[in-house]
Amino acid sequence: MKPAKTLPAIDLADRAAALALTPVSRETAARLDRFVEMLIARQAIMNLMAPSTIPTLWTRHVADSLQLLPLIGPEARTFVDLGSGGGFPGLVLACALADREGAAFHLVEATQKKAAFLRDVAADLGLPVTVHAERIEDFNRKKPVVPDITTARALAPLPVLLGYVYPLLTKTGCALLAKGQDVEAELTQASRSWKITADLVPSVTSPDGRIVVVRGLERAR
Ligand SMILES: C[S@@+](CC[C@H](N)C(=O)[O-])C[C@H]1O[C@@H](n2cnc3c(N)ncnc32)[C@H](O)[C@@H]1O
Repeated sequence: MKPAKTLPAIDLADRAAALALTPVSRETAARLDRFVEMLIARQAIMNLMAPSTIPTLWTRHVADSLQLLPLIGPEARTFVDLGSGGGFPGLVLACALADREGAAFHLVEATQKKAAFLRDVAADLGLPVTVHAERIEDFNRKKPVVPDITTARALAPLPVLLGYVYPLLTKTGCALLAKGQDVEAELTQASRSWKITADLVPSVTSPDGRIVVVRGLERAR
């Protein structure tokens, strides 16, 4: 058997910085601590995030996911996270909104080992999470739920991403898409195929980052 890798330690100052950026309840912080503990343990045997980001994973990944919370209305109950990977932002949001009555999170992740990890965390923490271990294209064909909120982070360029989001968007729902510095160029390219109604919200964790809040989407003629 291959020996487990030695991983860099979590920086407690980074955790404090993340929770200062995006304050959460004590219960949520405890759930996030356990999620991070499981993430680090599993990272020793599989790649759930870029190894260079581990020491700052609280600001880099957890806070980056938590910053979506203020964009989620109090009535939202059904969530779909596309390409969840190690659980960003889907599992983080599930940790934060676990106590919301009727909340249901659907995480779509094609890589079976990552999906197994997401299931393990959800079971350990008793989160209202269903993991769909399949491709987004197959999930969308079946469309087992109608989400109030669809999320995606680091998944695909906007022209592709909007194709994933389109079948899930309703008149009252929206999509929260975390994007980096290329967002303007991606929007220009996407607008050739899509009529997009969206707001751009600056990221609190990255100076070049934006959250694209998509409220309406039609295919351009
Ligand atoms: C770069 S990772 C990002 C993971 C996570 N959202 C994050 O921000 O850390 C993209 C993830 O999406 C998954 N993925 C990519 N294309 C997919 C598809 N068509 N259907 C389902 N999962 C997909 C990959 O397996 C991978 O775990």
